[in-house]
Amino acid sequence: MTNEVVLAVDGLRMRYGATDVLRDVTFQARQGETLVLLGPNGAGKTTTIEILEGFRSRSAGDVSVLGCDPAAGDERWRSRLGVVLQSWRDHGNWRVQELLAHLGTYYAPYATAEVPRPWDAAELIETVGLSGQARQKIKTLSGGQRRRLDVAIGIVGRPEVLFLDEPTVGFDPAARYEFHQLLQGLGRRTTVLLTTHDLDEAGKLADRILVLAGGRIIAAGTPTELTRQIAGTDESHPASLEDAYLQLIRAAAL
Ligand SMILES: Nc1ncnc2c1ncn2[C@@H]1O[C@H](COP(=O)(O)OP(=O)(O)OP(=O)(O)O)[C@@H](O)[C@H]1O
Repeated sequence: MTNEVVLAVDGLRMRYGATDVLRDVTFQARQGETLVLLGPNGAGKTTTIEILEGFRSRSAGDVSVLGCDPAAGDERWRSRLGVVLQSWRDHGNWRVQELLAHLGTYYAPYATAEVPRPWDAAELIETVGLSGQARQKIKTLSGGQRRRLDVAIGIVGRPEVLFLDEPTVGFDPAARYEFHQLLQGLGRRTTVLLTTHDLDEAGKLADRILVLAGGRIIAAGTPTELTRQIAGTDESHPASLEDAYLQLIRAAAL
């Protein structure tokens, strides 16, 4: 991790009609940091990610991603981001390797001396554990295999910022483990913003966790810091991240 701030969000607000789904959301991430967004269904996690990706216009507040306002991001800026959405459903008749090689061509003009773009399709397929499916049509992949492909699509351009919205839904335990290894191997150059409902995953991956509830950040800190907030309630049962999370969410709902 370096000290360079690559994500800066200040007073972000999102309003649909008369309802604020994000209110005064403020946080930063430094280069190489993995930030995990936790929160109940409807808390505003996907909305936050989509605003940072430039897919959704915000109602108010300042947002900067790699020094640029996502609302004004150009192709060069976009080429430095990786996005894993809740699911990739198109291109069912394409074969896995064919699609990744095709999407990779988009990033080639943005290769630099430090960042060779795109990631070689065959090597990437091996990395995400789809070697056996490289020539298979996408519509024939299982749910977990399709999710692995989603991850490959997200990283084919060797992104500097990677957004992952519930990336491991449908993964078997081995796939989940390999995915965690993959993320940890992306190194100090890649900043990651990830949503999950899996607290175990959050504890493993997060440098810092942001807990979002009712459109506000109600807690932020390392997994240990969050857990320590409620440690000591019962000596014989040390608090877990799950205990801390549930306590925070319940308190926020009062
Ligand atoms: N286009 C829209 N119009 C109106 N309301 C919306 C729209 N998109 C999202 N919302 C509302 O915004 C709130 C936040 O939704 P969001 O998808 O960001 O939550 P989330 O934290 O990602 O939830 P989940 O864990 O279920 O994926 C929800 O109450 C949702 O109904």
